[in-house]
Amino acid sequence: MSTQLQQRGAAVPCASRRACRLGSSSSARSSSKPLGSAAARRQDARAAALQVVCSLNNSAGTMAPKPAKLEARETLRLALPSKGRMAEDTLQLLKDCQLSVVKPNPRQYVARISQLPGLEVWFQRATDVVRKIIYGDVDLGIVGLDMLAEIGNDDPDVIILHDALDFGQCHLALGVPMGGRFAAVNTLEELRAMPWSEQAPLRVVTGYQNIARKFFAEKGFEHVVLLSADGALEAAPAMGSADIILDLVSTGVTLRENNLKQIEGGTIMHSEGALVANRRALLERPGLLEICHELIERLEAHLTADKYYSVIANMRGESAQEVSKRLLDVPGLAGLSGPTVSPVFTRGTSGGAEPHLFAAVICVPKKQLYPAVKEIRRVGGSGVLVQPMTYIFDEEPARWTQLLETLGITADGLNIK
Ligand SMILES: Nc1ncnc2c1ncn2[C@@H]1O[C@H](COP(=O)(O)OP(=O)(O)OP(=O)(O)O)[C@@H](O)[C@H]1O
Ligand SMILES: O=P(O)(O)OC[C@H]1O[C@H](OP(=O)(O)OP(=O)(O)O)[C@H](O)[C@@H]1O
Ligand SMILES: [Mg+2]
Repeated sequence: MSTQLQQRGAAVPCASRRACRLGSSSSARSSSKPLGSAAARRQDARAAALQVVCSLNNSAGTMAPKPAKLEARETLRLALPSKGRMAEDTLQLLKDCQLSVVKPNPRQYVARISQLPGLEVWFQRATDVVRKIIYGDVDLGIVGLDMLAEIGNDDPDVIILHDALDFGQCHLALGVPMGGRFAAVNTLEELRAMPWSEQAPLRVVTGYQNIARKFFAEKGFEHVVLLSADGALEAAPAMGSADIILDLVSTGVTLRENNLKQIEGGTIMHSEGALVANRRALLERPGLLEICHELIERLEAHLTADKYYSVIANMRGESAQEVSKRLLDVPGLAGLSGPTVSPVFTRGTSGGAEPHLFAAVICVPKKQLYPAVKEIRRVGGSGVLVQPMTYIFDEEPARWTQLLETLGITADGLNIK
């Protein structure tokens, strides 16, 4: 089934300086020698045409060719989102991992992390974080999976080191009008079955043109026109400038407030913050893998711990064994590997342990805290103390092992022990 995907919308300003430079560099080359006025005008017209083609190509997500080799530089670079919710959440996550980024003023785009002295931090717009990773201008980046899919476009030079940083959770979905001719449309099949034609195509407005093109082609849609817009897409159907939208959805409030609905089969992908890297940089830049190892370790240990509380309770019993068995017999009180049960020393015991009194420590998932406290009391616990957990350093993180496998290398020779 052929799919006619056309693109309309204002010529999008060149999205990547490299692609634009290609256009301008040809015009720069062409204007490098003195030309008569007519010839000069023809040259300028050609350069302008190149710019427009370049811009439109960019809006379609094709990028200028990459440099054959990475630019030589001593420093290692991490790009972070410079604004918006991703920026705040990224800085908070790094701070929670004792990797605070010192950014003295909002207009400063380069910063440092004192715990990682060999790493420069560069602040960029979310879209440019991906572009800079692709071209190797930076070696690592934190960005949303949606942006990675749209701009990265499955580029083999981009490797995901951690795909679940637990912030920026949202999903890309179709937003379809609740009423009018879409009132009875509640599935992707019903949307596709509507009488779309070349004269009256399905008009989709989205900031995710690459993702949209693939999605509608894979789903066998014909006669789809993709329209571009930079934001507030949800207004387009009511305005009459588009039939449906393809955009990020988090709580669903913006869709609902604009009389739009999600439909079965209309979710394209989940998104959340991710740590990504340039493949060639990982293999060629000394010290980068070691920094990745530390980042993955710290992120994994913090993100795991962030799901648990440490719970301490006083328990009376015959012995530590008997107390631990009482806890282990209750589902949800086994903790990560099992309760830690130790004797309690009080003032009245002149240095010995209080007979038959123990302190039990277990890790409890945050979501099950209160039921766990009730269960601990039911089996004789009292004085229950609850503490947040900062890190749980377990064995070597699976994501690190997976990275080495993806790169086809071993950790031999790396300074990570
Ligand atoms: N509603 C949302 N819920 C969760 N994550 C979101 C949401 N909107 C955007 N994001 C994430 O933030 C990234 C950047 O989005 P965007 O460029 O819209 O900036 P922003 O954080 O929304 O700030 P603003 O839109 O105010 O400029 C997106 O790629 C996505 O990963
Ligand atoms: O499902 P919700 O919780 O309502 O969030 C979804 C909205 O969030 C984003 O917009 P944002 O608020 O970032 O404004 P923007 O369109 O200017 O980016 C996105 O573009 C949606 O419009
Ligand atoms: Mg936004």
